Order: sequence, then C-alpha cells, then structure tokens
Amino acid sequence: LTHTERERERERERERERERERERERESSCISLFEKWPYCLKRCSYCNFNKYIPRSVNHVLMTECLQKETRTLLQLSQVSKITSVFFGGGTPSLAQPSTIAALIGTVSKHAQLSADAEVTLEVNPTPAGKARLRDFVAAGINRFSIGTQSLCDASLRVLGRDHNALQALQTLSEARTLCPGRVSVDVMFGLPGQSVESWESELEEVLSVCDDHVSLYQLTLERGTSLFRQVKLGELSVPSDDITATMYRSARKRLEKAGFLQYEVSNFAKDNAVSAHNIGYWKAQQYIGIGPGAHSRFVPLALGGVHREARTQTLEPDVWMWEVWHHGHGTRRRMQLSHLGQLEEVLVMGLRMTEGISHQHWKMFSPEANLQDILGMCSDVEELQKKGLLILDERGLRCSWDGMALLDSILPVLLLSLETLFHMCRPAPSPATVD
Ligand SMILES: C[S@@+](CC[C@H](N)C(=O)[O-])C[C@H]1O[C@@H](n2cnc3c(N)ncnc32)[C@H](O)[C@@H]1O
Ligand code: SF4
Repeated sequence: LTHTERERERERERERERERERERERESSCISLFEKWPYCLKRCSYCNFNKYIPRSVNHVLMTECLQKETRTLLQLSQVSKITSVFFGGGTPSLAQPSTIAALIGTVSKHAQLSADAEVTLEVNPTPAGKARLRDFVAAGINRFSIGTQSLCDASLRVLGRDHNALQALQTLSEARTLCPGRVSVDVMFGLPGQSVESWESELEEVLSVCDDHVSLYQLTLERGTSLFRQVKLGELSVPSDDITATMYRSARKRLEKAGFLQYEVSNFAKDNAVSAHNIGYWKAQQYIGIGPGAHSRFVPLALGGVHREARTQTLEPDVWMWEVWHHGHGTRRRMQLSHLGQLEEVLVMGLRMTEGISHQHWKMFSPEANLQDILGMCSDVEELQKKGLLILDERGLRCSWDGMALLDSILPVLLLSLETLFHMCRPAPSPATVD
C-alpha cells in the first residue's frame, strides 16, 4: 500500500471507531453514580484504599463540594437517567444522614433517579455509625452493605477493625429490619490464624444471620499496609494458597447449598438480590465517580466528546475540596479509552460474572470481530477449554465452576490473544491524555 492509501485506511478506521462509540453510548444513556466519603475513624491493618483519618471533618463544606462535583459531572455527561447510586468509602456511614439526603436531592434534581433505583450505603458496624441507620433510610438509602469482615473477635483485632462481632451482628440485624432483602454482608477469608475448619464454622454463623446477599473476599496483603509488614517480618502468618483455595471452594459449595447463587467471583445472592450497581461495572456500563480519588468511565458529551474517558478525581480531600470550590470539579486525570483498552475492560470485568460475556454484549463493543474470531484461533485458549476451565459456545464466553477460581491465571492468556489479533487487524490508535 502507498502512504496515501494507508492514511485513507487509517482515517476510515477512525471514522468507524467514532461511529461505534456513538452507537454504544446512544444505547446506554443510563449511568450509575458512586459517591465517596473519604474519611475513617481509624486505619484497618489490611486496607490500602484512599482514605483519611482526620482530626475533625467539615461536614458542611464536604457536602457542598460533593454536591457541586455531582452537578458538574452530571452536566458534563448529559446523561438522562441514573440507574443506581452507591455511597462508598472510606466510611460513608460516618457522614451525616443530611449529607446523604442532600446528595440524593442533587442527583434527583439534575437527572432522573427512579423511585426503584438501588441506593446503597456502605456501613461499618462501629458504635459511631450504628444508631443512625434509620435516619439513612429516611434520607433515601434502600440498601445496606455491611463491612462485617469477620465474626471472630480475634480476627477483627488482627484486622484493626473498630468493632467487635457482637456489634456487627447488631448492625446487621438492625439493617435487615429496616431494608429486608436488601442487605449485603462483606466477609473476608484467608486471615492470619484461620484454618479451613474455623472458616467453615464462621461461614455457618454468617449464613445463620445474613440477609440475601454475601460478598466473600480473599485477603490480599497490600504493600504499604501494617498487615503486610507484620507478615513479612514473620510476626503473623497467613494460610497457604492451597488452604485459601480450599476455603474458597468450600464456601462456594456451602453458599450454593444454602440457596445462594454465585453471580460473580466474590458475590452471592438469594432470590435475585444481586447488586445492580456492581453489575453495571462488570457489564462495562458508564459510571460517574464523585469525591476524592473516585474513578469514572463516561463520555463527556457536553464537551463534544464521542469517546469514553477514564477519569480519576484528586486523592487528598482538602486539595480536592479546593479544586471543586474553584473549578466545580476535582478531576485530576482524564484519559480517552482506546478501543483495545475498552475491549480489555469488557473481557476482564465480564468474565468475573458467572454468566460471562454474551455474544450480543461483546458485539456492542466490537461489531467487527466476534469472540470466536478473537479467541477461536489461539491454542492456549483451546487448551483452557480442553481443561474444562473456559467455555466458548453459542451463548458466549464464560468460566466454568473450576475456571472461576483460576480467573487470575486465565485472563492473561485471553488478553494476549485479544491484543495479538487486534494489532494484526488494525493500526491501534494510541490513547490520548486529554489534559
Ligand atoms: C470498599 S471496601 C469497604 C470499605 C468499608 N470502609 C469497610 O471497611 O467495610 C469493600 C470490601 O472490600 C474488602 N477488602 C478491603 N480491603 C481488602 C483486602 N486487602 N483484601 C481483601 N478484601 C478487602 C472488605 O471486605 C471490604 O468490606
Ligand atoms: S474502615 Fe474501610 S476504608 Fe476505612 S481503613 Fe478500614 S477498611 Fe479501609
């Protein structure tokens, strides 16, 4: 091909990509919203989230800034309908119920928030947050996610939590009374000192008190946390990989037996009490993240944008508030997602769900190359299918029961195959930083 022909081909490709973006975003004029409260009472030993332990909190100023940034980003996205709102942290149950009410009011004023939209509050079962669950419901919360973590006091102490098992049980019971069928519990396994037997009996207790949703997280030792240091120094030890794999397998079986359907690597629901908000992430739908360090994926239509952007807000709350006050938002980083980047997200997030990625869903993001075109030729993918870990059939692509436990080792194979085919077929436009 001559230089001019190659240029023309590239321009045609760019136009096809723009059209694909427009089409997809037209189809999803809905968006979910994440509101971040960045403060905590104390630092848990395993946590590497962006959170701050302040001497005091200016609730009025923080509320005004969260409202202001919500208005700005909603206007920027020009989205008409909000499908779910999630108040996460940090510890959002330390926010005042009036803050939550004000934010829900702002959202309703600037977009359509239907009466049945899922509005979740993450709750730490600390005495400080407990008494106000009723007030949060009055503010507009209709789902609680309780950071129980463990029902063993010794484990809670190792994790540096500021609540005990009894307080967790009381919070859970109160939440279930207020929002029956809409309460989730977070529980961690693979903790220091935990055996398969102690985990199994703890899970039995969780099952006897929980509502219709359970999130199970295997402990990750995060660099920079005090738990990481304690384990490296040999002061504490965590169960081996084989033991944690057994814990995960046994928990999945036990939950299934109790009527919970696993719908994602870490998430289980009874009576279809799935988290609509999180499903939005796994289905690569658009979302807006408000507050210090929050992340977003949306098309800034008001700026004439046609491509989805990945945005991150400024991390430090005081700096973020200054920016919001002066500029209306604290967006620190904007990156236009490349087509390949977008497909990688669809693959990585979609395979977390037990239903996997349907052909129809994939087509929305990749009309020109289907899953078979992309993965069907790769011998490593074939090998995964032969081993019974991965399924690619008329429904789409998904992990088998065994494959779900090995997702972290399956994904690199799939990503490599996607990348190889993508580069073989087209010149990849490089992602552009927008500011
Ligand atoms: C966004 S965090 C919730 C934060 C909330 N402030 C709390 O402490 O409950 C959601 C869940 O992720 C899990 N999690 C956090 N850090 C983790 C880690 N290092 N390893 C495994 N799970 C973790 C916990 O179960 C936590 O409840
Ligand atoms: S309460 Fe949650 S966000 Fe805060 S330090 Fe503990 S785990 Fe991290």
